Amino acid sequence: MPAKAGFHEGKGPMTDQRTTVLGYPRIGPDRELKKAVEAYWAGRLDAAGLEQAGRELRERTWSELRDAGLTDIPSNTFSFYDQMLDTSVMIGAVPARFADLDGLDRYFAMARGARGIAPLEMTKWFDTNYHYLVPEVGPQTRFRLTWDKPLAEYGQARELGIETRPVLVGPLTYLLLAKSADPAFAPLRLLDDLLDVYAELLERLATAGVTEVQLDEPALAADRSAEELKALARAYEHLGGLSHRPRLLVATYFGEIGAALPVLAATRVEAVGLDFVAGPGNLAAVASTPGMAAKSVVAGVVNGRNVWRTELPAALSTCAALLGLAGEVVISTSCSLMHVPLDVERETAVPEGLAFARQKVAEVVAIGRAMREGPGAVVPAVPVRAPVDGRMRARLAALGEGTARAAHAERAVIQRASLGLPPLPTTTIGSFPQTDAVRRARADLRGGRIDRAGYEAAMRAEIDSVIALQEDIGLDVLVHGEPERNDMVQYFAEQLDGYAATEHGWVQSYGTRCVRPPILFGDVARPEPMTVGWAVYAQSRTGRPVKGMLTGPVTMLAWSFVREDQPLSETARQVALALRDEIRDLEAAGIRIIQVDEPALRELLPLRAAGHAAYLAWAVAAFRLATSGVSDSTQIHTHMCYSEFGEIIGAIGDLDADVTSVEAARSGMELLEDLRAAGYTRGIGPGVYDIHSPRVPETDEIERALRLAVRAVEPERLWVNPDCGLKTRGYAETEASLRNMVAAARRVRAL
Ligand SMILES: Nc1nc2c(c(=O)[nH]1)N[C@@H](CNc1ccc(C(=O)N[C@@H](CCC(=O)N[C@@H](CCC(=O)N[C@@H](CCC(=O)O)C(=O)O)C(=O)O)C(=O)O)cc1)CN2
Ligand code: MET
Ligand SMILES: [Zn+2]
Repeated sequence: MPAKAGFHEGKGPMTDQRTTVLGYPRIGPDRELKKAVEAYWAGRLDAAGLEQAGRELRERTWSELRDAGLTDIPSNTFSFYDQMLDTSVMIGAVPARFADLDGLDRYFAMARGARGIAPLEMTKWFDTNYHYLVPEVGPQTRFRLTWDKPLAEYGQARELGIETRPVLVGPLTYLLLAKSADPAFAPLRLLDDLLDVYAELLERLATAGVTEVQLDEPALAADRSAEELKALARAYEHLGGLSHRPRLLVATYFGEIGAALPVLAATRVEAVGLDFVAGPGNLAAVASTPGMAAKSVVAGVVNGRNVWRTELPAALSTCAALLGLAGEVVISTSCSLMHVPLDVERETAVPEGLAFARQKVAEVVAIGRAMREGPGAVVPAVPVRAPVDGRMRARLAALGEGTARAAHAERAVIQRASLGLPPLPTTTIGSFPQTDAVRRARADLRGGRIDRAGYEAAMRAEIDSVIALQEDIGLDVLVHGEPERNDMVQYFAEQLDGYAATEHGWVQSYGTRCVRPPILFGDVARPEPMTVGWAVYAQSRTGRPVKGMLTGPVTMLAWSFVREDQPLSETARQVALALRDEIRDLEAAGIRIIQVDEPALRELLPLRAAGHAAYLAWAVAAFRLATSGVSDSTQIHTHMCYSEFGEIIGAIGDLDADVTSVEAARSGMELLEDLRAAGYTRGIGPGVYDIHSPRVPETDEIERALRLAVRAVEPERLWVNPDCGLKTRGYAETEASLRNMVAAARRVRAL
């Protein structure tokens, strides 16, 4: 039997109340991880230096969590790039094309590609703005334990005198997120092989002294088929039945566990992690599931996804209710804290009532204390009321759903005549490379080394060169390049009422890329135009149409921390009204094409199908409210990326945009057939090359993609563009790629 050290078995007063978190930010207070990894890539730091930076970041995290008073501290939550990638490398799931590489070279090649070798695909981690690298498996895959990372991290902590609980991606979630090149081969068929590797790892961890391991199974918060639940049972019966192993905590998060709870309860796993924030129904599930009285429940009562302070008395009463239902209650966060910034104390311009990761750990500890000492040990938070904008609310009420534009077919005729574009018009998605000089200018403005006028002059110079470059390349619809934007969400948030920006609130989005999600705390309103000056300036530099560029209401919410005192649908309408005003101002200033990006439309789709229709209804309504205030001759574009579009394919048409650009290069234009089947008849710009790697696509290759596309779409509806914006790319590859893209479009037009 596994060790039961520290496990509270009785039902009497708690003396040893356990407290933990499911994970912690790994990037460091000042993005030390980003800086170290990028320095390594640039050859400015060697492998030993990079390893040392990793060790220091881990040590800092463990000591901080210990000093804060947590009884149980996670390890193996660190990664140089991504925890799914770490898992793939650890179990030897390395595609054959990386066979000639090893060590860190191979690791980073899988993440970013290398000369001539495509990286693993990247996609959204459930409904978050974190992106993971998708495991590639197939009939040839042979799992083998080839990396001792969890053991090494456990060992490092132990040397520092800190006992930890290694965190692993659970085997079921790993395989459910994996993809196989052969559609006939379901990755789940590899379960037994994978379990052998996990068994070996668990045995080695037990031998090293590990008493408990956390297996993350967020896939259980989504709908699971009977077959998948059977696989779940098999997995944990197998691992639970090992004779020499640590205690097993199966952690679920991002929603309700549903039908998976009775399955887990019937296995020998000791503990189940449940999210009581995103899954309020989990309490009733524990109450009604036989066997839970013998399990430990790791109670996620502190929200790991948002930044508001926890209502401690409410969290405490959830935990108290669980005490009567479960064998033990461990106080915890709803999910890893990697989705929130580190420390609100460093911020000088944010509203009251916030808790970032550090503050959330203190909340967990406080709830733990109250479990021992009684509810008097926590005080209810002083309620913070959101600022109200009565004028905006009255306008929204009067507007209802917005206004009707003519049917899109009619609009298309009007727009074709007024814009005079060739068939297969070429364009880009908005951003051009964010050069060091552009970022430095912004840092200089913040630091007071240049003034506003100097900054604007630098941005105008950048726009001049981006416009000249596009004309020279021969693109048909131009963009201003977005140099003035630090981020496509933060830039707007900084100009809207009701939103606050952070100075240090970085959150990892993927690899070394981070964002500072703004905080939407009150009623949203637009005090003045946000983009009109830049768009008008860009349009003044060219005779070709310049697209105005905005971020849509759903994405403005998805990539922010949003107030929880009213439904998201209502907040979305407020953002939509601000955008509607901006769009009308752009139109009035002579901008004839306006793109409203919604890359996060798919991201906010509820994990369970039962919530899909209601979500899509308000998301589509918000987009239409934002975009329906213009005349029929103004062409509305939208853009989406980073998603599997299958489940929202119908909604894409419902948005009623005139043209939609979508990421498509890596999925080989399959999407066009799906769109046709869904009855989509508007303009479509399937991305013709992947912008995630510096590789320059050949003209022939783009031409082939376009020939495929014209089989599914009439040339007058087909647009030619890259997969997404170019801000993470360099100028050399951007210019070469766009020249090839324009050349390919011209060849296909000439047919
Ligand atoms: N919010 C959001 N989510 C998104 C995306 C997105 O664009 N935005 N795209 C998708 C993929 N995710 C991405 C997320 C981030 C980045 C990205 O490029 N981030 C930049 C930071 C962008 C930023 O905020 N830049 C600021 C601050 C830049 C900075 O680091 N400044 C230095 C100093 C500047 C200098 O001297 O060079 C500092 O503050 O220390 C600016 O330009 O002003 C990075 O990590 O490097 C790209 C894609 C999905 N989710
Ligand atoms: C993540 S979607 C990005 C859209 C934005 N207009 C850009 O080009 O960067
Ligand atoms: Zn995009």
